Amino acid sequence: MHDGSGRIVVQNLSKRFGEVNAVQNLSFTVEPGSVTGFLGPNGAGKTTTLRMLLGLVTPTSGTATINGRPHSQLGNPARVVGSVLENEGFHPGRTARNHLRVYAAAIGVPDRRADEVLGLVGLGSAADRKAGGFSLGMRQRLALATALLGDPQVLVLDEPTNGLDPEGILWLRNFLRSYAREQRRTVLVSSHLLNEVEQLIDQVVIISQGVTRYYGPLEQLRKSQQSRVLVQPADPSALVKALQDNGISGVSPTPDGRVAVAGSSVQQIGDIAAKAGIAVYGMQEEHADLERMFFQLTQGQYAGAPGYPPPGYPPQPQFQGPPPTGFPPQQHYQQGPPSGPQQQQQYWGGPQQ
Ligand SMILES: Nc1ncnc2c1ncn2[C@@H]1O[C@H](COP(=O)(O)OP(=O)(O)OP(=O)(O)O)[C@@H](O)[C@H]1O
Repeated sequence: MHDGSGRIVVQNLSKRFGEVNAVQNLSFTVEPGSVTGFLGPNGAGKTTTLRMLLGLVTPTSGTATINGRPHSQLGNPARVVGSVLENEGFHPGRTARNHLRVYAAAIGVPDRRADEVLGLVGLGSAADRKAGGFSLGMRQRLALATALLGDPQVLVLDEPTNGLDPEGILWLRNFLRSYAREQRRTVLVSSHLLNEVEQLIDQVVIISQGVTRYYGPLEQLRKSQQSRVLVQPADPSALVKALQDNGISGVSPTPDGRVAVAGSSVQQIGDIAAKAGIAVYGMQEEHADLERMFFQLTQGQYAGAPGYPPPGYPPQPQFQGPPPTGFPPQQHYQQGPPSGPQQQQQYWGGPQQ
């Protein structure tokens, strides 16, 4: 039997496909009561991880459990975990209601549950329409309705905002938040775009090239953003030296002749420049946005984004620490050389071994 905790635990999980290290020694925990974002750029290993969690791919090593059990040992898994993976197929000639009734029968829930979940996802009025004529957003809702059939304790959604318009995203946000918070359920949503799920999530797991880069509360990540000051001095190298002589680290010249200073105030920099007799023509304070932080944590996976992020930003040495070991929420940074380039290819379909 499973422990009924609603907890997802991924421990030292790895998956190799031939030469490709799709997932490497990934560890994180997802607790009930909040929505956790599972973020990383294309090809980072998100779908592979979710498929291992759902028993569709066999890990090379490590474990992924729900309620303390691997998916294969959950008994009636649809009652424990509902999932929406990308490219879910529907029989185009089947109505939404009939599609759901087929699944309801398969997992042993009564027919009336089909109408209940259609109501939950706002598709009640489309119950008798054929799924083949549904828009992308409606298909997403129908997929979510299918995942909800077993009234699961845990919801796992792969890129759920794909195809949703802003109103649909708002609806999804409200739905997932109340599902997680009011009913103390576990919700894990993957995305390659932080800004698409930023409003949706409370916790975040960020991976890149199959490795955990950060996990913990999103709020903590927000707080860890540092501002930088861009200074336009008459003599950039003299200013760099003066700042360093005054114990200010995180100083770097930018290609346009300015000096980027992280972690110091405009006044501090101005005072040092004045004391050193260096004329300053302008100073500009910049605040990092979350998206830039996400890029910084995952860079290396993106090829060909010249000049971004700007040099000297954000300051490098702060992302260090022990590899993630568990929860309750604390911020965890892991820095380590990714093991090498990975091919960008996709797979979809049935179980992969
Ligand atoms: N069946 C497979 N055979 C070979 N390589 C695979 C297979 N499945 C995934 N990969 C590789 O594993 C890596 C991770 O892929 P995965 O689909 O898990 O990433 P992702 O983070 O979900 O990406 P996306 O955001 O584009 O969906 C990629 O390099 C991918 O090419």
